[in-house]
Amino acid sequence: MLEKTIKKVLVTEEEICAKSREIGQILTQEYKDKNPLMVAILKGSVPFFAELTKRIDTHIEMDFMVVSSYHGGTSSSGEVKMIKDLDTSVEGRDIVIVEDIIDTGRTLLYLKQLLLHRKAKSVKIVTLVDKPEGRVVEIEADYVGFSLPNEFLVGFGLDYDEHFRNLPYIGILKEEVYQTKD
Ligand SMILES: O=P(O)(O)OC[C@H]1O[C@H](OP(=O)(O)OP(=O)(O)O)[C@H](O)[C@@H]1O
Ligand SMILES: Nc1nc2[nH]cnc2c(=O)[nH]1
Repeated sequence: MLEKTIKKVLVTEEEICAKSREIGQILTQEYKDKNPLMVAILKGSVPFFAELTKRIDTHIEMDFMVVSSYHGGTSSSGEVKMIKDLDTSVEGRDIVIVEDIIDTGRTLLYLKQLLLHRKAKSVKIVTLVDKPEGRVVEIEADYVGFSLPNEFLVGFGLDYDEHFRNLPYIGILKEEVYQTKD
């Protein structure tokens, strides 16, 4: 079972659900009558996007983008690549980007600049996890679920080599998992 591979749970399922409800209520007030476009950045944001959007009690639309800056393992290539673009025009729209994590900040800086360049009316960022110690560019999220230390995290969308996204909590893997997979 997957639980045997986890050294430590940092954020429980209950904490994630409660936080999603809290941020959902704030977004409900902030975006009432604005019909924002909620943009999930695949694949990592899928569980949080599902949890958060059902807590927003006003009209929203949804779209999806795939960008990638990590190519396996635990290290970053530093380069952000667009793999799948939005289907929807963002011109004149209020946009809410939903992410699982901000680390170096490169992905979100790229995305925010791209959407503003396309004349979005506003671009706000919601992230489940922030790792502020990892930042190499200047960007902050407008809403942060949990600010966590600079360790490699898995679960609730966060993967190690595409595995562990389906864990219902956020944790750290035991060392032996890296030894067997590398
Ligand atoms: O702040 P940064 O250092 O740019 O890192 C954050 C990005 O890295 C992860 O995506 P990844 O490219 O691993 O794709 P995934 O969502 O499919 O796991 C995560 O989902 C963020 O998009
Ligand atoms: N899975 C995972 N992806 C990341 N991308 C940036 N930081 C992390 C992390 O801690 N875990």
